[in-house]
Amino acid sequence: MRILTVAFNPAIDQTVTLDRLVPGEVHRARSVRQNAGGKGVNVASCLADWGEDVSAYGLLGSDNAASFDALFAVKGIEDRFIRIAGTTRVNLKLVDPAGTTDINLDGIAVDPGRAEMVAATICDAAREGDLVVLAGSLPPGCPPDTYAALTARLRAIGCRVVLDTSGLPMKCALESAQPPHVVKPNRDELSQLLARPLPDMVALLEAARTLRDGGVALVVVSMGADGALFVSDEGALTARLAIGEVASTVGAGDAMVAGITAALAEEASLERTARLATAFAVAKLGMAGPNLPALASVHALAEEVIVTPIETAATTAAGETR
Ligand SMILES: Nc1ncnc2c1ncn2[C@@H]1O[C@H](COP(=O)(O)OP(=O)(O)OP(=O)(O)O)[C@@H](O)[C@H]1O
Ligand SMILES: O=P(O)(O)OC[C@@]1(O)O[C@H](CO)[C@@H](O)[C@@H]1O
Repeated sequence: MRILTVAFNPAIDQTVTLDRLVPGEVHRARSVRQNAGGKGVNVASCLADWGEDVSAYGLLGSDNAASFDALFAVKGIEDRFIRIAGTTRVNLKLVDPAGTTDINLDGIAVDPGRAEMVAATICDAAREGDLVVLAGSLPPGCPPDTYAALTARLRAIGCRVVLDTSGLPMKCALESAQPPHVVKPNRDELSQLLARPLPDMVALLEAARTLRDGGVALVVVSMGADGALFVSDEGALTARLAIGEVASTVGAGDAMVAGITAALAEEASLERTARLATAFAVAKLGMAGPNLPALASVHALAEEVIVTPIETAATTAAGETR
């Protein structure tokens, strides 16, 4: 089984650490770092750390591709990106003790023909049984049904598709007759998608089941420090793990998507999927950039994850399994 990742709109993440972010004030940065990123690239990077064979597809600006070239070389990721004229966006991540403020740019404008070139390259390479991760926003000019159309083509080939995006591109994919196998919205994205507030676990579960009724096999709703909700035909459960020191929250969701994909690759149960996904996410929180620590510590974290069947979670914490 092979894993293909797709990033139509990658980014270089510039992380600036401040003593305290105050709007309208002049700040002196405490530190600054840059890394190749964007959701699809982050997922590829974590999966490569886990030891998977990964081929990464998408569009890259040819003016500043060096950090991507270096990442792919170091991690042994097959580079199938199409280089286009221009500069890949630089997204700003402002970190202070209160959290991370993201300033994400639009990305290089492309015409639909470019998006189709990427889709054709992927569909040409994809084989029955492959796992394909589509992640991140679409750049300006890319039609909003790009993921929906690509998912339908990949499903026709016999691939399972994991989709992590938001807004209209996610809506199109979910409304399609051929929806993705897995989606991982975070709580806010799911609420926006369904245009209703999701104040508690009952509402979240109902929302996740709505997506399942539309044909998605596994719905994962990530909830930051509160963990994540996993819903499939095996049932529903929550998974969480407390973390001591957070190095960077950027890409925790992407590491979770990588963990879900690693679990799909081993045909894991819902509980094992929740353990791996949460372990990947929490392991990444301890690292700067889209990286996993030594695999032994990810395995150890997976054992530590607190998994709670949802019937129990909705009423009492007494049924926690460990
Ligand atoms: N502070 C935290 N403590 C423990 N676990 C966390 C924390 N923050 C994130 N996680 C883990 O990471 C997972 C993904 O985080 P989150 O819900 O913030 O994803 P996201 O919004 O998609 O993030 P991003 O867009 O930055 O990748 C959570 O479901 C949880 O398992
Ligand atoms: O603008 P998008 O594509 O929605 O998100 C882009 C982004 O915030 O996602 C990753 C974290 O998940 C970062 O590497 C990157 O900057």
